[in-house]
Amino acid sequence: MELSPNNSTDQSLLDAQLELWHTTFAFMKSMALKSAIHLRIADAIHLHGGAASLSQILSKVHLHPSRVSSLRRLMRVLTTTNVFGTQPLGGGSDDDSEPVYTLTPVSRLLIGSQSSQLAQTPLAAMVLDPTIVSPFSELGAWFQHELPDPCIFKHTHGRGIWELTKDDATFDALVNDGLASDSQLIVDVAIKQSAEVFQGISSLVDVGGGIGAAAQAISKAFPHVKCSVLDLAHVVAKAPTHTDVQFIAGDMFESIPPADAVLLKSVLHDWDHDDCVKILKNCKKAIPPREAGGKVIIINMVVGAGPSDMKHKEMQAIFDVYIMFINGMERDEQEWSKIFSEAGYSDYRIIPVLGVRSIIEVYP
Ligand SMILES: C[S@@+](CC[C@H](N)C(=O)[O-])C[C@H]1O[C@@H](n2cnc3c(N)ncnc32)[C@H](O)[C@@H]1O
Repeated sequence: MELSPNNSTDQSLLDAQLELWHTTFAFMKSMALKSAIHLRIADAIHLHGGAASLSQILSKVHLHPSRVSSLRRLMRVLTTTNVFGTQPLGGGSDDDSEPVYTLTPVSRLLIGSQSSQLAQTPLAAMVLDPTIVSPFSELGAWFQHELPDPCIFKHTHGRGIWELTKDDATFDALVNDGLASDSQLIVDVAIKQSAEVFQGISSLVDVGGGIGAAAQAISKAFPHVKCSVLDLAHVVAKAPTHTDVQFIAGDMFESIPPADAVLLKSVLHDWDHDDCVKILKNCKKAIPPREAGGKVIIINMVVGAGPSDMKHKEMQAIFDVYIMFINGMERDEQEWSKIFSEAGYSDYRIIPVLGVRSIIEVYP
């Protein structure tokens, strides 16, 4: 016999607690994902043709013998969060039937690593690294107090993020690879969804372009476009050498090499209003007038643009608070528009074809 609370106040209390628990324990979803990446469970299932029982997964992942029985519990979280699926087993009682785990569109993004065009494991590994996660414990205090440094990341680690990437090679690789994996996926979609953005230009400089994943994708799709990357010297030092893309060490706050178009992907949301204006003023000096094809191509969120379902809205809101850790922000159209006009641009066009993100073409 099923017992349930017999008064609606009790039921509402339980519902409220459940809702609260969902948010309180949401970090366990992230930690389960982090474990799955660490154990390379997606690869193990992939090696079994996309569907594998627990014992087949166990034959491919390295587990301490005492932890074997816990893997099923981890898989239960990963299936309820849609990272993996399960195949119903025909016959046998529930107790003795072994579930078969399958890849979902989500876990297909976890197969392989840098070698795979779509692999998103490096970005997840970056976001879930303690260096990035730990500053958020200070978020409440940051709202209340004048901290010695207004940047939560700097407050926690004693250095800004780009100073830390300079000093810590492991963290630098984590950031470079993480962002490169995102660039590979999103720039590929941008090229397919909005090829006209890259047509009609003969040169492009990717400012803050990291190790060049976006520039390489553009150069491959549009071989007539001469692509270069401007980034800090310690990042450029790690860039690939056998590529058509030219890497230039420099500081975007000082000067930007000339090109028909400047790409800024996941860069401006790292900076406050005034810094964005400074960067865009330098971009304007680097490009020809609008009539000659000059433009800045931004890939970032435009809060409120794109699909308006709850998942997209929630992700934009979460990302805006996430990027607070380095004093960055996600912006709505009005906020972007103010930056563009202060930096001396005449017009812009938002192309909301990248899910939670958009392409913005900005014209001098
Ligand atoms: C969030 S990452 C984006 C990387 C790349 N655009 C992507 O999305 O894959 C920001 C990049 O800006 C670079 N950066 C930071 N300060 C810079 C500066 N003053 N001049 C040039 N690049 C800078 C960082 O080294 C880093 O590669």
